[in-house]
Amino acid sequence: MKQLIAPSLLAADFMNLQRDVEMINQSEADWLHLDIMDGVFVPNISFGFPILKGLKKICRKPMDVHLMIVEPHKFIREVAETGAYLMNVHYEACTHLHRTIAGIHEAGMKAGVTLNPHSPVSLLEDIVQDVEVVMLMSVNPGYGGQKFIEHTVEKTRQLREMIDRKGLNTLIEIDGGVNFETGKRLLDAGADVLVAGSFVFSAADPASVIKELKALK
Ligand SMILES: O=C(CO)[C@@H](O)[C@H](O)COP(=O)(O)O
Repeated sequence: MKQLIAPSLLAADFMNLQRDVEMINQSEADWLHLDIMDGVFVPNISFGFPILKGLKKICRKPMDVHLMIVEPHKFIREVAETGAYLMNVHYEACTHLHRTIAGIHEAGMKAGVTLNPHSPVSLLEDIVQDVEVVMLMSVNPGYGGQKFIEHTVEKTRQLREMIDRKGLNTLIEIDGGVNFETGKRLLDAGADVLVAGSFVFSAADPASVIKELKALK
């Protein structure tokens, strides 16, 4: 399968959101990645559901919503109402992860489970079969523009082995510090979806960076 590219809106120009979303619409991007933060699960606050509802009107790519919040199960309905394609929740934020995933599916969305850098892939043994996507954080969540955590390449290999061993189609998504160099190594290790924020939006020609990420493998 050709890799999917999901630019992260966190690195866009918030004073020119419509322009940047239009650039994504016209580009070869597969998904639009949207980071919701609550200042509790992560030490930062980004944007919330009113912004997502506005984006729904102009965004023509499937919306990949990454909830960096405590108790994400309380917001399944709100996320579904934004028209999101995928709702990603953190393993570390869910006491009853299996129930939360069932709720996401009942609301009509694909479900993703995300692991922080310190959480081992082995935690997923009894849940990987229930989600469409596993996302590995390759930076500590909360901020864009951070340095890629090298161990993520090994974790990607471990997760690929687990998914293949179980005969699943679960997608492996990687988020943080993605550029041409880290992206290539992640794809070689078995990643399917690359999230890229600052690398895309700080470029003079973001659409051509997306095109090159799409051509990495
Ligand atoms: O979830 C997050 C940050 O918490 C990411 O989605 C970032 O937005 C990725 O940014 P870059 O590392 O690509 O700048």
